[in-house]
Amino acid sequence: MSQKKESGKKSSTGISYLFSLADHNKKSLNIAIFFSVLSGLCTFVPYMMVFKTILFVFNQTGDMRIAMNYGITATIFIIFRFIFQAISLALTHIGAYNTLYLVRRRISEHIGEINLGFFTDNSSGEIKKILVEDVERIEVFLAHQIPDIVVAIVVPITVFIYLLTVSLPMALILLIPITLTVILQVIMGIIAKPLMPEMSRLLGKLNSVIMQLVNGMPVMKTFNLTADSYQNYSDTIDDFNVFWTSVASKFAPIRGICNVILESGIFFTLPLGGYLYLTDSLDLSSYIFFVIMSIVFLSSYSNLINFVQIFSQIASGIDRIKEVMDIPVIKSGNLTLCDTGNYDVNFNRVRFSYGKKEVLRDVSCCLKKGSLTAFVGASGAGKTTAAQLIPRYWDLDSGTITIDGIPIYNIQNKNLMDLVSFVFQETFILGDTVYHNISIGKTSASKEDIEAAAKAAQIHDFIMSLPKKYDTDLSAEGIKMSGGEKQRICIARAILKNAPIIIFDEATSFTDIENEHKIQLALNNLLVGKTTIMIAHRLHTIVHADQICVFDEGEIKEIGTHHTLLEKGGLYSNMWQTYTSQKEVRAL
Ligand SMILES: Nc1ncnc2c1ncn2[C@@H]1O[C@H](COP(=O)(O)OP(=O)(O)OP(=O)(O)O)[C@@H](O)[C@H]1O
Repeated sequence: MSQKKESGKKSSTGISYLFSLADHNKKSLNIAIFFSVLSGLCTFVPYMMVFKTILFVFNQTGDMRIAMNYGITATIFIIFRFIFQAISLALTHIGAYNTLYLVRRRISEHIGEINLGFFTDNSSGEIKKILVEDVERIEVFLAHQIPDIVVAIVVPITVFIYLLTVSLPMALILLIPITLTVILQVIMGIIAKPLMPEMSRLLGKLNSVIMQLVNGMPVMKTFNLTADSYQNYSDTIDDFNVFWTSVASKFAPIRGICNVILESGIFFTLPLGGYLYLTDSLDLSSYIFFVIMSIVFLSSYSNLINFVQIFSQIASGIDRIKEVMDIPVIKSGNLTLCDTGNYDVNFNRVRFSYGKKEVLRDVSCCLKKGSLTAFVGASGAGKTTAAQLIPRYWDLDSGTITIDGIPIYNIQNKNLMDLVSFVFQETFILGDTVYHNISIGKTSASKEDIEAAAKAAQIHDFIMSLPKKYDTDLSAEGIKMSGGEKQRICIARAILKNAPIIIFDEATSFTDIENEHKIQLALNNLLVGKTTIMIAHRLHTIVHADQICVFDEGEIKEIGTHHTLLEKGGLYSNMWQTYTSQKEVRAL
């Protein structure tokens, strides 16, 4: 995540941060942990009854009722174990889903308050990974793994304490395999720690390239390319493969040794128990009991080990969530511009860099209320960036941008968003009805207002041809829209929003005559009386602009009307000549 962050604030990380996010759900999670402890204790009791039964058999007291009582006690505790487990699971699921909801809501609210540039700086694959996968892992962890972890801790500890009361040396010898595996786990932890960031980087990249591959499939097919030919995709898969192979080769031997140690409990209890038995320091029943319990004890302990890996995975996911939550929100101003404002937009010596790369230098221009300003220039000259600075996609390095004489930083964020409409080149269509797609522009709009906006955007006839007209779900099977139709839906949104400042990023595609004519009509309806910036790629569309700002390498090199700039014979005039000669060639 490449946003500038506030430094110095040290706060909790990993699981403790997760619990701080869980907020009031901590209570149900804590109660769930309590029931897990009870369930773990109940797991142990049947083993105790087994021991007592062995003693009974060896002592041969002959009263079968005693053995029966042991059996009944074991059964009751097994039943209670499941009851407590069920209560615990129910509570962890309630706590987990509420936490999930809370975390997703908090992330969404937070990213709604940071610079909009966050979404252009970070690929949708990375953001999706955080919002979907990392958050989803919290559910698995809180709902399923916490109860399992608690049981995995409680059972070996209780069993061990009980074993201490039966035979001190026999219990203590079980600490040898435990100590060996702890040492091996610490070694694995040390090896794993530096690998975790790389693992999440590769996973994020993998998500991102898979999304690109899926989105770009139609284009790839037209070029007869396969997934193998998409170099970035195959490189990322290879990197991932190499990474996991190297991780596996590091961990497999250690993990193997751990498993062998944990499976060989009797290797320790058998000889020592035999010796103690032969020297009359241990009775036969206790000896047999220890041989059985060494297997139970070490296998319940091995469950605990499995959670070490899960812990580090969840912790790195939570750290990524924290990274997003730590991105500072943009400071909102407190002024609100009234509806009847002037809405002149002024750029005054604006400088802006992406990291160290300076892309705008001393940009100054004045956009009068109700006028149309075209931003033209070579690709990468800084046109889009300059326009995006108005609704605070990013904050300026220096200089000011004012609306009606008020610096944008002094205007309330919400008000600023209300003042500006962006019609992007890349259209965004929600998987929802036409009504909802247009009403993004103004959620309180009536159906009549929505239809009026669609009519003004020249898209009403198309909508009426859809199976359910305005109620058609645009993501439904069989609904196909052209690029021009999608763009006119976006224009309808902007018409409905009726913001006084419009930024229109002209699409270079969808250039058929009919569509271009319809878009022009739609724009005539959208732009009337508005302060407009048109980022233009096809110069014939802006010859009537009130002013044209010619961008070159991050600076505005020329400002004027089409005619004055042609007369000047400078940069714009050259661009125009190149453009018209290309058009003539295309027309041939
Ligand atoms: N999010 C970003 N992070 C880093 N650099 C960026 C980002 N967006 C744009 N740039 C760089 O900033 C420079 C200006 O880009 P910008 O998109 O503003 O140019 P443009 O004139 O609008 O180009 P085009 O006509 O191709 O859309 C380019 O060099 C571009 O690579």
